[in-house]
Amino acid sequence: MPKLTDKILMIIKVCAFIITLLLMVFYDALPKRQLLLHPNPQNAYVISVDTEVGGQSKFIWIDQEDMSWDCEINQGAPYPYCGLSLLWSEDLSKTIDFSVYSHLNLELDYQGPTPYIRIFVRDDYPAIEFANPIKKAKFNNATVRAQQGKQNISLPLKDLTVSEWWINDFNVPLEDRRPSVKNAIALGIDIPYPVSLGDHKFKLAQLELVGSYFSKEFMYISIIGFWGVLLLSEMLLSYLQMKTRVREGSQRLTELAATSAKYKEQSETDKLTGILNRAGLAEIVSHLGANQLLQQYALLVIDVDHFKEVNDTYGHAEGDKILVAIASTINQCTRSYDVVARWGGEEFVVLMHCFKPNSIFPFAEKIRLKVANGSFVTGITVSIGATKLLKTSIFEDSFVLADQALYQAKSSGRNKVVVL
Ligand SMILES: Nc1nc2c(ncn2[C@@H]2O[C@H](COP(=O)(O)OP(=O)(O)OP(=O)(O)O)[C@@H](O)[C@H]2O)c(=O)[nH]1
Repeated sequence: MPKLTDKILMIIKVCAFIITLLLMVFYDALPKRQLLLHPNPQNAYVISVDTEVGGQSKFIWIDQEDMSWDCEINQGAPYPYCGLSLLWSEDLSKTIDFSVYSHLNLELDYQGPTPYIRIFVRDDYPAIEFANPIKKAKFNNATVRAQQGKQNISLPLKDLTVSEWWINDFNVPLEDRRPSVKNAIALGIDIPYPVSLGDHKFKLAQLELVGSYFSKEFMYISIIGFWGVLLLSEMLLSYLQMKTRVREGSQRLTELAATSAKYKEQSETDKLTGILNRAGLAEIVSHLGANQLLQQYALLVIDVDHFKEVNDTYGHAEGDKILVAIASTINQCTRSYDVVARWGGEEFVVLMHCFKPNSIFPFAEKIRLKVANGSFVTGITVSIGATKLLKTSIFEDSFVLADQALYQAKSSGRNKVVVL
């Protein structure tokens, strides 16, 4: 069952994939940024004609309301010129940032001899000291092919270049010679060099700036960036999830191992006395047998004498306490490498670590005496049957032998040790 975070991530990925696909396929159909420059009643105009420099050309309004004019270019000035510029405000206080647009679209009606028309954008250039702010503004220009009659012109703004004459006239430093249209104060239309003499009739129906809200490059970089971040987050998330799972898993394993060790210990421990029970002893015997170590031990079977009478006299609960005390007494007599277990009822077993058979009797006697002289209720004694475990003998056979020794100890008066 997927987690909530995985589901959310999957939904985000599907949505992001659909948006990516739609953006890439329908980028051109996205709404465009548009600015209508003409018609606009707030616009002002500046006429430039070569009579300023002694030429013979003429600018005639055909219909100013309708934005139609006639440039009659005549021989006279060394470089005859005639053109019209649109300003967004009379005092040039208003500038327009053309750089956020990609194209300049014109609806133009032209009649005349020139094959090309020049379009220029004057960008405010405060660095130059010059009285006329339009004349000193940076001259970004491009020529477009002119047809006779009505035409729609779409000029990519990246095609604009800065005129040589402007650079030379104002001695513009190298770093300022690149086109810039961030603070456009005017847009003009005239005839490029070499000028065709004669009548040039213009009618400007519409002029607008268009562009996308964001460029294709920006879109691709954003998409790549977004997917990069998304995939990295996903990797980070799965790494963290994996880490949590591994931590939970190892925690669970530790718990299971602790529980299992606890159950194993419980299953091998005698509840009453806290020493090994028969299963615990069997485990150790099997381990020692598997490692050929049993022959390093002697087997002692210890049985409490007349324990039935003890129970009958003092009660079962008191009998229990005595069994616990006897187990503790046996433990005190043994060393760390001996094994003490309760075989069942009032019977105990000791695996005594010994190499010399003649050390068995004194060890068993020590236990017998300690019980007999112990601070129990008077008269508690034990009988002990013992035998040395041999390389050739199996444990069960040795147990039978030790049991026979115990029987002899009991039948010869109890509170005795017999080693066979
Ligand atoms: N209190 C108590 N008594 C137990 C426990 N296990 C066994 N017994 C008693 O130990 C007694 C053993 O009695 P018997 O087998 O007749 O042996 P005995 O009376 O010790 O006599 P001998 O072994 O012949 O000396 C029985 O009365 C059992 O009920 C125990 O866990 N607690």
